[in-house]
Amino acid sequence: MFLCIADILDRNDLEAVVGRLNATTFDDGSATAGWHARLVKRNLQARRDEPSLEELRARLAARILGNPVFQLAARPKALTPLLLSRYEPGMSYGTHVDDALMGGLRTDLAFTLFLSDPDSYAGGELVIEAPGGEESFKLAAGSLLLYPATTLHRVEPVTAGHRLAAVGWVRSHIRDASRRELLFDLDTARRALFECHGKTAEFDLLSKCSANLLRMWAED
Ligand SMILES: O=C(O)CCC(=O)C(=O)O
Ligand SMILES: [Fe+2]
Repeated sequence: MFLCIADILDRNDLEAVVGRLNATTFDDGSATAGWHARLVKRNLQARRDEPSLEELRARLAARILGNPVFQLAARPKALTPLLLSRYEPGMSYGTHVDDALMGGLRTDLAFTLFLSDPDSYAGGELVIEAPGGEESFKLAAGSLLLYPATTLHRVEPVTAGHRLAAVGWVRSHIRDASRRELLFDLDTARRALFECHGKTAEFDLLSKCSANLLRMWAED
């Protein structure tokens, strides 16, 4: 399941984040890719050990983890530290699969939080290979794309302007993507039922199913 989640950041957040990143020094991003992804990774990244970016990363992680749709879709146990990336004209990230383990954390899901206005740069689409064909995403600034880390994907060359993004990975309590989707659908339907009819007997039964499936499948 690919999920676009709008408005992870509001205007204030976005201005502060982009302002801070525009004043940041970026290094060659290939150092943080696995050995094969490194061959096709041509972008820039903010230094991971830069103390002045700690607060920014914490703010972004708090906004992502604080989003109720992200919580329901990802069931996050932990996030990797966020990568803050910048693509200038000519930069791209060719087809790759993300490492399965990062710093000891299993990466079940990946996400890109788009930070640049899509009209301010050309190219830079995140393209994901799916059984039905390729899907291409270029979301509004402040919106996030959540997708299975199991996929082959790439970032198309940026041909004008620059593309800023925050990228990260999720270790989920629910390892299996189809189980995560089932729980997401059940919870979404249960909440919609509650909105229309309140806490009915049917709502209670769906809540019981949802809680007990989670008990059956959740990993620590
Ligand atoms: O910038 C993006 O949208 C995705 C980057 C990516 O695939 C990665 O860092 O592994
Ligand atoms: Fe990737």
